[in-house]
Amino acid sequence: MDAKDMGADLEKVLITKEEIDAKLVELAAKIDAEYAGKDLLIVGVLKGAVMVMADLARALSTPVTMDWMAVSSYGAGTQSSGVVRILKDLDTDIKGKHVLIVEDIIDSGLTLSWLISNLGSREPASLKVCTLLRKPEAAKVAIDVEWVGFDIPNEFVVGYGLDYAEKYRNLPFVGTLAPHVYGG
Ligand SMILES: O=P(O)(O)OC[C@H]1O[C@H](OP(=O)(O)OP(=O)(O)O)[C@H](O)[C@@H]1O
Ligand code: HPA
Ligand SMILES: [Mg+2]
Repeated sequence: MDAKDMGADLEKVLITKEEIDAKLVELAAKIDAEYAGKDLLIVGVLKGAVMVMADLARALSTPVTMDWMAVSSYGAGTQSSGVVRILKDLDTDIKGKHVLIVEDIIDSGLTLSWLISNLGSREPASLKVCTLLRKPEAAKVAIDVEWVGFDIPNEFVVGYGLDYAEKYRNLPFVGTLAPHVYGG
């Protein structure tokens, strides 16, 4: 299937590329203000946050270093298993550093709450979170998030890094899938 030919699998576009771009510029200005004069390490959560990391980092004026962590709790399905596995740890020691976790989505919150306690135990100078998307109705744990791009309804979404069974990550917008894709 061609990337531009995924239209038949989509139900609707929820957030356009233009809306994402504008939101990231807005978030970057706030993050710049928060970390002025400080060294900032941004940590992207693979694989979903690749697009947000790449675009947010370029919208920031603050010089940053970047590191990546790969965790997975969804596998091929649309429900979090609740079991978070580290597939790749950070390359750097974050002790004493200002760390900003960058996520594509907070759904149940299970991934991030696990990540915050894992990274928090490494004694960073500060630990904050920026996420492009959040589903308030899906939260199973409360998480303190500094910067949220969009609160969205409790529907499974794809695009802009987000996958269903590893597909649709390269769509430039966020949308929902037609029921037939799930076998419905
Ligand atoms: O709030 P939660 O319910 O925990 O869901 C959010 C997490 O789930 C997705 O990752 P996934 O496990 O699908 O890995 P991926 O980024 O490689 O697709 C997403 O990128 C978040 O990291
Ligand atoms: O809605 C979603 N879509 C894709 N991946 C996800 N991981 C958590 N929630 C989602
Ligand atoms: Mg996924």
